[in-house]
Amino acid sequence: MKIVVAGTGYVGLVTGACHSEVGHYVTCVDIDQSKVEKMKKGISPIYEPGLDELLKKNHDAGRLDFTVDYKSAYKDADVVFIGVGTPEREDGSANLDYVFNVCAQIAENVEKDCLVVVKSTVPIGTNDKVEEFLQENAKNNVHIEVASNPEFLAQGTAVVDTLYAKRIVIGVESTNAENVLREVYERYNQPIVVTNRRSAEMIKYASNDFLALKISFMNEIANFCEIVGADVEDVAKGMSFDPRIGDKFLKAGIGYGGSCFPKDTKALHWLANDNGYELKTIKATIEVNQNQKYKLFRLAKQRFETLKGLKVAVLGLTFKPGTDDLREAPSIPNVRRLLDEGAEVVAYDPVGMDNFKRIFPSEIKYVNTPEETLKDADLAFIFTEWDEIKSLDLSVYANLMKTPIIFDGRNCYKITDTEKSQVEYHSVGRKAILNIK
Ligand SMILES: NC(=O)C1=CN([C@@H]2O[C@H](COP(=O)(O)OP(=O)(O)OC[C@H]3O[C@@H](n4cnc5c(N)ncnc54)[C@H](O)[C@@H]3O)[C@@H](O)[C@H]2O)C=CC1
Ligand SMILES: O=C(O)[C@H]1O[C@H](OP(=O)(O)OP(=O)(O)OC[C@H]2O[C@@H](n3ccc(=O)[nH]c3=O)[C@H](O)[C@@H]2O)[C@H](O)[C@@H](O)[C@@H]1O
Repeated sequence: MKIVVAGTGYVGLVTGACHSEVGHYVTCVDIDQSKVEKMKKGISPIYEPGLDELLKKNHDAGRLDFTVDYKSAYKDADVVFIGVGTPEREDGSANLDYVFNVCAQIAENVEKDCLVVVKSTVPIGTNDKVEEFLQENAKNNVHIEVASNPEFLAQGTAVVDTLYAKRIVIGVESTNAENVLREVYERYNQPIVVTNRRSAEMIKYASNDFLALKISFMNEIANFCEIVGADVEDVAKGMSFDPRIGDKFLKAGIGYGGSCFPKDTKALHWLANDNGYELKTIKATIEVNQNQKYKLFRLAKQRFETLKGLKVAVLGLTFKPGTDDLREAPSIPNVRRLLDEGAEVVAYDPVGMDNFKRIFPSEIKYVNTPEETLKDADLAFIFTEWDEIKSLDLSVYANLMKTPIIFDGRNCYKITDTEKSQVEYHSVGRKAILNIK
C-alpha cells in the first residue's frame, strides 16, 4: 500500500512518520521546499519530542520520503491523507482553501483508484464536498472515495499521542473505505470508532470544543473563587476525584491558546449560526477566554500607576510547554499591550524565542536564562509553565528583581510556598500574597 501525506505540519508530519514507524511506505508532500530539504536530512522543521528520531530512522530504512513533487507522489497513491491547515477566516469560519488546493492537485494527477482521507479539522459536510469535487475534477478515469479521519494529537506529545492514541475515528460511507482504513491502522492496535463522515467531522469539533469549554468553565470558577475567597487549585483537586468529571483540563489560568481551540470554537459557532442555531455554551467559552487573556495585565495596570518605563520580565512565550508554537499564545497580545503602555520587556522561553523574534524582532530584549530576565525587573509575568520556569525557586525572584512582584498566569507555584517567600504574588483563582521585602 502506498501512502501519501499532504502537508508536513504538526499533524501531517507526525502522521507520516508514525505510519512509517509501524511499517507502511509513506511519501510526505509539502509545497515548502526548504522544509522538505530539512526533513530529507532527518531534521524536523517543527519542535516535537521524538520526531527527529522517527524521521531519521524511517528515512534511512527507506520507508519514509519527502518531496515537493506532488505530481509523482499522487500518481500511484493508494491512500492520500490530507493534513494541511484549516485556519480561521476573519469572520470565524474555517478557511478550506488549502484543503481544496490539495484536492485539485490530486484530481489532476491521480492515475489509479484511491482513498482520500481528510485528517485536517474541517466543518461538518466538507468531506461530502471534497468527494464531489474529486469525482467531478478527476482528470483520469479513476474511482476516488473520501473518508474522514480526524486527528486528536496534542502538540508536545504528538508522537506518543499518535503511536498510542486513545481512539481512531473513521468516518466512512462505504465498506471499501472502512476496510482500507482498518488496514492502515491494523498495526497500531488501538480502539477504532467507525461512523459516517458527518459524525466523524462533528466528533472532532465536539471534542475540542468540550475541552475548551472545560477550561473556560474552570476559569470562570477561578475568577469567582477570588471574589469569595476560595482556592481554585483546591477546588479542581476536590472535583477531580469524581470520575464523571476527571482530573484533566481543570487547570485555571490566562486562557487557552494554540492553533486549534481558538479556531475550532469559533468555526463551530460560526457553522451553527450559519445553520440558524446558536451554540450558547460555545459562545460563552469564547467570550470567557477572550477576557481571561488580559486578566493579569489589567491587574498589573491597576497595581502600578503606570507601566511606562518599567522593566517587565516575561517568562514563557509559547501557548503551552513542550512546543515552539506561538499560534494564539496569550504572550503575544499581552506583550503588545505592555509595549503600548511604554514598558521595557525582557523575555525568555526555552524554545519559542526564535519564532517570537519573527513577530517582535527588535521591540523587546531576549535573554538566555530566566535569571537574566528577572535581573532588576520591576515586575514579572509568567505566560507558560515550562519546567525551567516552574522549578525556579521563589528566592531567585526575591534576590534578582528590583521589586519581586509576580503575575503568574499558569499558577506555577503553590500558595503555601509563596506564603513563605519574600515576593508579591498574583495568580489566577487564588488569594494574592503580599510578602514583598
Ligand atoms: N496542530 C495540532 O496539534 C493539530 C491540528 N489539527 C488539524 O490538522 C490540520 C493541520 O494542522 P497543523 O499540522 O497544525 O498545520 P501546519 O500549519 O503546521 O502545517 C500545514 C502544512 O501544510 C503545507 N501545505 C499547504 N498547502 C499544501 C499543499 N497544497 N500540498 C502540500 N502541503 C501543503 C504547509 O506548507 C504546512 O507545512 C488543521 O486542520 C488542524 O486544525 C488536528 C489535531 C491537532
Ligand atoms: O485539534 C487540535 O489541534 C488539538 O488541540 C488540543 O491540543 P493542543 O492545542 O496541542 O494543546 P492542549 O494541551 O490541549 O492545550 C491547549 C491550550 O489549553 C490550555 N489549557 C489546557 C489544559 C488546562 O487544564 N488548562 C488550560 O488552560 C493550554 O495552556 C493551551 O494554551 C487538544 O488537546 C488535542 O486533543 C487536539 O487534537
